[in-house]
Amino acid sequence: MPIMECIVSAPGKAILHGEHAVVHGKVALAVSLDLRTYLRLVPNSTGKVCINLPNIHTFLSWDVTSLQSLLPGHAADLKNAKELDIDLLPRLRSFIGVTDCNTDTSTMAVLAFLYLCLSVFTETRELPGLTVSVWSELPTGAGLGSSAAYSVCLAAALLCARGAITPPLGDLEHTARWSEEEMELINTWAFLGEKIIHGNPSGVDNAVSTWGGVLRYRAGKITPLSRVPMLRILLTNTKVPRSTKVLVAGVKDKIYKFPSIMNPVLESIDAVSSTCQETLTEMASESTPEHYSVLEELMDINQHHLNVIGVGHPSLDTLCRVTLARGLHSKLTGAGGRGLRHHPAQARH
Ligand SMILES: Nc1ncnc2c1ncn2[C@@H]1O[C@H](COP(=O)(O)OP(=O)(O)OP(=O)(O)O)[C@@H](O)[C@H]1O
Ligand SMILES: C[C@@](O)(CCO)CC(=O)[O-]
Ligand SMILES: [Mg+2]
Repeated sequence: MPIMECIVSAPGKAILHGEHAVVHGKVALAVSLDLRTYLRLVPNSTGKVCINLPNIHTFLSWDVTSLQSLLPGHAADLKNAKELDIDLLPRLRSFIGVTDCNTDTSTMAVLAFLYLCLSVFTETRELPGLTVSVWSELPTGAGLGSSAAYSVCLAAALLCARGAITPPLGDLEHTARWSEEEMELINTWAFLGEKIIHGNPSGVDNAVSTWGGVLRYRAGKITPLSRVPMLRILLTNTKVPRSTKVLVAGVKDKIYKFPSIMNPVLESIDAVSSTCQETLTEMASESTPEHYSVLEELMDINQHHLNVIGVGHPSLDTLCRVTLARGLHSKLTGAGGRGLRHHPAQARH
């Protein structure tokens, strides 16, 4: 089947409450942002698979024939691709010449691309020549879900090229909509992309990037929140580099080391998310100054909790102090930061 050119985009997100706790089955509230990642996929007749990632200065190509030899022996069940193929990842690592220790931005982006590309096309046994270019308005590694938006774009475009979902826009259409089933398929494959980049993601980031809007997420269950007030959120990027993978693993270690201390903190974060959800629902009918002060207190409480679980950073402490002096209550959003490899952005109502 000939491959069609396609252009797709997906939004980044801000987590209002529940980051990290959501990895351990607690509630998170997430909202999509007006900052997007874009992807263009075009077929080519050069016999190469090419990836252009200008944001991270990565431009690579491989012969289709050499990639073809890496195709998994068994075809992935497109609709039930829940777990990573643990044999394919090491094969890909050795193909691109990196070890398990290489977790830099470019390596992770290339691995996610090649993994999704090969797995989606396994069943056809024939990999087409194609060029994929991805560019983004989102800062990379700043807590705004750049990895999820990247994975969602890859999943949507590759599934489309494979003919597993309908093309995003017909010739005579101005707007397009994928069916619920197609959206779920995109989300399933984006989650695998996140697993490659993150290690142990909860799935909240790819869910909000796939569906947009505001949603509550708990243990894989996505509940869109339709009645929420218009919120103005100030995002600040501290520009301190860090990796979500490293931070998520650090929290897991801390819970393992101090279960009786950390589990109640996660429970409390869960309660913060639920209280925030109730407050937002009430505000949709009528907002009062008391509602805003509850939202502010919840921000402060959660920022302290995030410090306790070890994902704070001195730059965030400074930011919270500076913004509070101007009446703004801040918390980190996304993975946070600590040690040499951190970051984040701040959110405030
Ligand atoms: N525009 C992009 N081009 C290529 N790769 C990207 C792009 N944006 C993100 N990535 C990939 O995602 C990784 C960053 O993901 P990471 O989860 O660490 O941060 P984030 O998603 O921005 O923040 P958070 O997960 O806290 O919301 C990069 O290392 C890179 O592999
Ligand atoms: C830190 C985390 O909770 C949010 C990252 O945006 C990780 C995850 O949910 O996968
Ligand atoms: Mg991420």
